[in-house]
Amino acid sequence: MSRQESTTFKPLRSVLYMPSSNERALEKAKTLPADAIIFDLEDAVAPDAKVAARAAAAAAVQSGEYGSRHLIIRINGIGTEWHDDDIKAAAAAGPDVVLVPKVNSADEVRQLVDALAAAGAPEKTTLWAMVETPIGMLNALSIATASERLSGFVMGTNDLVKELYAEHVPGRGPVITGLGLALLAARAAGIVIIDGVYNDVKNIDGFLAECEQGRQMGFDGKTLIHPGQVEGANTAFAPSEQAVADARGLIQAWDDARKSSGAGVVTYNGKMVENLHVESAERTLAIHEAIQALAV
Ligand SMILES: CC(C)(COP(=O)(O)OP(=O)(O)OC[C@H]1O[C@@H](n2cnc3c(N)ncnc32)[C@H](O)[C@@H]1OP(=O)(O)O)[C@@H](O)C(=O)NCCC(=O)NCCSC(=O)C[C@H](O)C(=O)O
Ligand SMILES: [Mg+2]
Repeated sequence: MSRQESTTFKPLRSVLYMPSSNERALEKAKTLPADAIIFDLEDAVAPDAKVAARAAAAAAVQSGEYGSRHLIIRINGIGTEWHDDDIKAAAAAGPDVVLVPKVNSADEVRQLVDALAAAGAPEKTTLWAMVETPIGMLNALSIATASERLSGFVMGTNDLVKELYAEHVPGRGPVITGLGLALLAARAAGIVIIDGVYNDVKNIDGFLAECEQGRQMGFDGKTLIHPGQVEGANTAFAPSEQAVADARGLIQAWDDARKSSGAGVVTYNGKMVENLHVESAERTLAIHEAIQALAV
């Protein structure tokens, strides 16, 4: 059983970044149906606002005002002047996750895990790594398996595009190899993996197409930068009504066939069904049920 499956399944369809220096955004996030919130201390925060943003993120996490949303603090990267104080403040605040940008190696993961422990982070606080550099992509498997405390990857497609001298284009051809490497590593390690952001906040069609692509590739959800992207991601990364009906039908057809003939392969709606398809259908239903449980 993977690390992801061994814990209670938690929907992470919509993972909204906000600059921790932006008071209105901090307030607004309490009202948004995002599954998770990233209180950002890195790229969205200007250097002269970093210290105040750090305190605001810690206070927000400790406020208890964000309901059941998964709370994540993105600290500044290893080697920056803010990193050490960020990790201490984040550990003391005790969010669900401390997210670290530009993680490049397994050694860095171990260094981060040691720093979290030394700073007294509660056990529930896990580490997520942003994979967003060419070397990070190439080391993705060793990063993903470096520590039990590392429980997720977040794609940084802006940094990756920059590092590759590539361009943002519909379909994301230039970064597909990187996305694929990170996905393979995350699934091999049994950790969560969240897709990168879509920058053009007014282009809803482009955003929805990228959500669809991300779900088809296997991402658990998408990182977002604007409230207007939350509902689209929630819909795109939830099983559709049709998918839920198909999953139930497939499992029923399998059970019926097993009882009547003991067959190891059947058809449902004209398509071959084996045990592995039943497992996928059960996963679909587990995701659906976890999302339904959020609504009560
Ligand atoms: C992109 C924005 C700068 C746009 O801001 P703005 O023009 O102010 O948006 P609106 O006027 O449409 O906002 C409407 C209301 O919504 C609130 N708001 C806006 N954004 C957020 C947010 N992210 N979370 C919560 N609330 C938000 C506004 O305050 C307005 O509220 P109200 O007035 O009360 O109605 C802005 O959206 C923004 O700053 N987004 C986040 C940017 C960010 O965090 N960037 C860093 C992460 S992306 C990254 O680094 C990825 C990775 O590392 C990579 O390499 O790819
Ligand atoms: Mg980045």
